[in-house]
Amino acid sequence: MPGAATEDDTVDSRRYTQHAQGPAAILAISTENPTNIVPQDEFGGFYFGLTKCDHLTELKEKMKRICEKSGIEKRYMHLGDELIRAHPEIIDKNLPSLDARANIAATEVLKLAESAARKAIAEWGRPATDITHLIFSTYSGCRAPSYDLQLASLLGLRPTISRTILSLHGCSGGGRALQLAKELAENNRGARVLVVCSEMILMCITSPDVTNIVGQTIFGDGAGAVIVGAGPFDNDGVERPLLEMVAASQNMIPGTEKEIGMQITSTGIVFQLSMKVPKLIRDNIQQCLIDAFRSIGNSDPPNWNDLFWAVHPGGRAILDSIEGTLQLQPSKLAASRHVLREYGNMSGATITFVLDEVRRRREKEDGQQQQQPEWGVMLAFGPGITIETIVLRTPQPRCLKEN
Ligand SMILES: CC(C)(COP(=O)(O)OP(=O)(O)OC[C@H]1O[C@@H](n2cnc3c(N)ncnc32)[C@H](O)[C@@H]1OP(=O)(O)O)[C@@H](O)C(=O)NCCC(=O)NCCSC(=O)CC(=O)O
Repeated sequence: MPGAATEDDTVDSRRYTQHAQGPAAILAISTENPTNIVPQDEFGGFYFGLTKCDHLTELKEKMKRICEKSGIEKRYMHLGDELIRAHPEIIDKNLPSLDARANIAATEVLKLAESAARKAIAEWGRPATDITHLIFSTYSGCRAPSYDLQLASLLGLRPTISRTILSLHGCSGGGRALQLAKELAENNRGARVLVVCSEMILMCITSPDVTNIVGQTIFGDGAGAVIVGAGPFDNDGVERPLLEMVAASQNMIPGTEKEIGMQITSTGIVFQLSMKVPKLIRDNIQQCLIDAFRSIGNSDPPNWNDLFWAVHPGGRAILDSIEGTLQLQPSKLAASRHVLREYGNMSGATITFVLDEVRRRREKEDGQQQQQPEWGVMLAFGPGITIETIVLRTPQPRCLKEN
């Protein structure tokens, strides 16, 4: 019938109105750690004592050298003497220990996640039942149903919550989860996505050898939660966009599959960190950034020092590599170095700590009437080697809906 809406028209117009109007934005960020703190200058003694390897004096000296160069002052760890007394198999490479690790992680990883998520929801200011999507990223899970379902129940999220679990994305897990959250928020009007990353080195801790010593020296426990939604936001002060997520991309560095890796074995997760990682990231980062800015119409890349930076502090040498190759002023990676110093590398959760620190610093500088860069970049790295990039921006007034 001429003039009458067809079924296809209805479907098409529904699809059109399904999209959000504004770009996705971060609406709240929270973090959590276990209570137990291990100072980095005491870690060698603690770890070689815990693993009963004090006789490996050369390796212990090597760890001391790595600790001194790590840029880390302390890490948070659930791990301790009591746990190893109850589960001595964890530090014995000849005994299966995956069950014990997975059982403890099932409770402890969830606890950290729940606490971070509750804080993020409180900061966001809306009821937990308004969350429409949940993305949970971890390398510390071995079960289904997994942490996503348990967390949804603990938080009282709606039964129709759309859940996704990301597993073994390593240190890029937080970046990947945030990119997915952006896609979900922008493609589903009114969606509010809770991103949670929770990591525990209990899954990987083992007796020392030359291949695992760097990982044992830099990784720590932590969880982060971020709420993402796309505008326009009600301008009644309840929802406050902190950072706009303008563009997101994922790059892999070809031929580097073996340089960062993780594998679940009967004796826990074994990771691979090659000495080439800082150089590989240094050689590839500039092009990723140029491509990211081209994707939003900048044919010439911006001056890197005109941006604010939220970079995953995979290791001190990685931050040095990025700072060196992009010729960044030292203040640009200050938030990343702060997180590395205070917490170590908490794998996928780390980027949420960095974003929180960037936000805190920007708010402080705002209060002191200092001019803020409008544009910024989030970078996270993981197995692949994968680089996750998000172009960030100070929230623009068009994000806010006038009441
Ligand atoms: C480990 C460092 C702090 C060491 O500092 P420097 O490089 O300045 O010091 P250095 O060269 O004297 O190295 C100190 C000692 O560590 C050893 N060493 C360095 N890198 C090593 C590696 N990958 N594996 C084994 N040993 C290593 C050196 O041989 C040296 O031993 P000796 O003293 O005997 O000569 C740094 O290299 C660093 O930050 N590296 C990056 C770590 C990394 O790959 N992080 C990514 C994590 S993965 C991630 O974030 C993503 C994910 O997990 O998914």
